[in-house]
Amino acid sequence: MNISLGENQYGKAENRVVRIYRDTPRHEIRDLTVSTALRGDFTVAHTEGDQSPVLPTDTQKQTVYAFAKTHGGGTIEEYGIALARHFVDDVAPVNEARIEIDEHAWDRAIVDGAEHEHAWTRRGPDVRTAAVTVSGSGAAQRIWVVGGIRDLVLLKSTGSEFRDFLRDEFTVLEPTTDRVMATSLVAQWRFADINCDWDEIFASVRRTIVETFATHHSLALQQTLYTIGKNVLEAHRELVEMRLSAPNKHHFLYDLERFGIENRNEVFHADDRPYGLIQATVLRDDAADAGPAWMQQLGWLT
Ligand SMILES: O=c1[nH]c(=O)c2[nH]c(=O)[nH]c2[nH]1
Repeated sequence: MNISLGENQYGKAENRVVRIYRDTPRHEIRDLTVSTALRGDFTVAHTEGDQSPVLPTDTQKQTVYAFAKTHGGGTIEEYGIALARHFVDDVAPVNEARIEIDEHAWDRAIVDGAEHEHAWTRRGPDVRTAAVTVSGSGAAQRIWVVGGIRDLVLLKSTGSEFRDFLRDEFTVLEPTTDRVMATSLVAQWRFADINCDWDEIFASVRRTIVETFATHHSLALQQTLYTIGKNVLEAHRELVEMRLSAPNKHHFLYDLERFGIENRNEVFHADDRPYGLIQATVLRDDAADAGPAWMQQLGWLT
């Protein structure tokens, strides 16, 4: 019987990086969570315990902080590309690098009606994300960028139905033509190339998601996800694929009849679990091969 090493990668997960720009009295802040993963031939490290090809995860962490000073000024997509390229181009055993970045946004504190220069309040809960994969060297080098958003909490109090579904002997769910629909959306979008206005596209995609959720009359969360993906891809030629994951945050009508009180879709019990989990990929027919674009670090084994 022969046993061999399969796919592997290693890196430093969730480096918490806060970069302050303080060259003028009005400071700026970038608050990031950065994860690195390196891929290549690290067989001997696993089979022999030979660490000679292994750039320590501690070094990866130090690089993340060093690059925060030198390359952290732009978008998370640009910072991710710079980091991933560095590992692939400058660290011999590495032939592929994956950088995942979350950006935690801050709003300026308002003091006496004016924006404060060096105090903020955390915006959210939604978080902008980027995942960059750089593979190969020289002219054959390829770069995949996936932008995204997570924890985008959405709720609509009408304009959502769920009826005419398949039934069997275990089905007790009542159909509804008017329900609360709520989710905490994770959406990621794959770029066709790396010459984009990353900030502009992020703002526009986020706006399209929110507007679609609000205005689309939904027959199911599945239909909402597909419509979001379709609208985003139709509006953004730079994008070829969108992946969406949406927990159905159930809002159950609370039984007030027991107290002789009428409940006309007014009082709900917001349940946190279990939740339906609806996931979909929406893509162009002519989308180029995704390569390792979706091969993530975090959650690889979860
Ligand atoms: O939008 C929905 N999709 C489902 O698949 C489903 N299943 C369920 O019980 N409620 C819902 N809602």
